[in-house]
Amino acid sequence: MKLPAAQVAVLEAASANDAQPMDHLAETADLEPATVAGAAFALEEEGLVGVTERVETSATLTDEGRQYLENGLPETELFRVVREAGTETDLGSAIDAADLDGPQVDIALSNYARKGYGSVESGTITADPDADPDDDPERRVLAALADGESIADEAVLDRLGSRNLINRHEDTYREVWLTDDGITALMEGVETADTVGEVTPELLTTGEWRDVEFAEYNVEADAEQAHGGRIHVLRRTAERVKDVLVGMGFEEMDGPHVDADFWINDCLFMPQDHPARTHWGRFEMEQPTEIDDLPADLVERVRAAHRDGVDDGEGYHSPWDESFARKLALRGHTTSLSARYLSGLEVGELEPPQRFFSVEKVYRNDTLDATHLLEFFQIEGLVMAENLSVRDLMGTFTEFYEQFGITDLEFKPTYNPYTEPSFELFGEHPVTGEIVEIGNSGLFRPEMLEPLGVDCDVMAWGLALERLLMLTHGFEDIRDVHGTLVDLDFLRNAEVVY
Ligand SMILES: N[C@@H](Cc1ccccc1)C(=O)O
Repeated sequence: MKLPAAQVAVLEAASANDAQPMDHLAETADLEPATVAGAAFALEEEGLVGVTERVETSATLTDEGRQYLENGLPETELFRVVREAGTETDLGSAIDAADLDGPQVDIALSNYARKGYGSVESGTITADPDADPDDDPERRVLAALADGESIADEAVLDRLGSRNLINRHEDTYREVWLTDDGITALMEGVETADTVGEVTPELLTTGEWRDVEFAEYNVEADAEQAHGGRIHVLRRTAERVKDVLVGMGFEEMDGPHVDADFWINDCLFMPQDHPARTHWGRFEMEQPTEIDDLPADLVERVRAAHRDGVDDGEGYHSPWDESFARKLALRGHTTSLSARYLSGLEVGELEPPQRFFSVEKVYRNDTLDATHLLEFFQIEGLVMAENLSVRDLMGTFTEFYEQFGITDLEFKPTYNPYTEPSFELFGEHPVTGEIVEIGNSGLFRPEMLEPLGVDCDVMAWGLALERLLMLTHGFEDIRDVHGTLVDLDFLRNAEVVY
């Protein structure tokens, strides 16, 4: 019988009486583990060897687990203190005496009751005289694991895992042994076939490839996983959003991340004393501090709108300071781009109908939490046409979100200084069922449009890309999508949903 070299080596190294681990065979045969795996599976297919798979779970202590093993679990330490004091004592002094602080207090109390060490009621903690902290199953398992013993008690292992006191791993071991057919083949004699595993330039140029025998590939053989680079799912979703909007007839806007307050706020009829314009809401530039050029005639019309209003509007009558309008800051929304485009300064005077969008970063001085980041992607859009209504706005959103499988939009009237009417958009979170805000929209007010020289209707919106991703993927914490805590496996495997 003729077999490829690696298979011959594995066959000769395998034994009929002893199943041997693959890595052991790799050592004996002096081959790469992946080569041995490929050869063993090929031999298995020929019936010459058998391959068995064994999955072994093991567990290692986390830093916290190790610390508790040394110093005692918070709940057992609490129990010892209460026992020393008798059968009951004041909770506060027990916590002090057990030297518990911060999150350890909660950890101690919840496990104390769960394990039947005693109970806590109105500031008094009792200890069950029959409980024995030396016999604590979690403590015993931690100690056994630290000694390298293997543990069969799944319930305790699960509990320790959920307390983050151990990390659990799964390892797959494969063992190979000779079958009767394998023994017969070896006895009859096995020769190495001159098979070629790889096409080389020489084989091609000499034409030798025509005569050689190629080794078969086993595409099912186990191999080490290789991870290539990949575009972040958020970026890919942004690209998908752009495709959808282009498909709906929109053109992309482009503009500066750092911009003058004039474009970010003043053109939007945002009063200069609006809370979002203070340093709490914005990231101001230290260097440079001011924009060089602003169109003087537009500045004048914007000032007049703020001071005295337009049409029947009253304006704010409050002071309007051009030096504030010139201040540079990271944009808090991309509506600055809409203002720039509507002003006619970006791509010339716009004649209706027009549709524009951007999917770009915005920056806000918010407090980080499950639904807020300091920077996020905004899906900005505007439609400029005669006689637009709220129905056009709702219809556009319905059509847009349908492309991502979101069909249960809700609308709520809201207030923006630059739109009237204004609507917030909500969608249902697929996991929690909660109604999540996903965007803000409205029809731009005359106080914004007149100074910009626009005399038809403009409807516009800002939607959060990260929130869209929360709805399509079911994330509950936006920090699961980007930031330092994101799971690498998630990034490797996440797909855009639409
Ligand atoms: N600028 C608003 C979104 C918006 C844009 C255009 C019109 C209405 C609302 C925001 O950031 O929330």
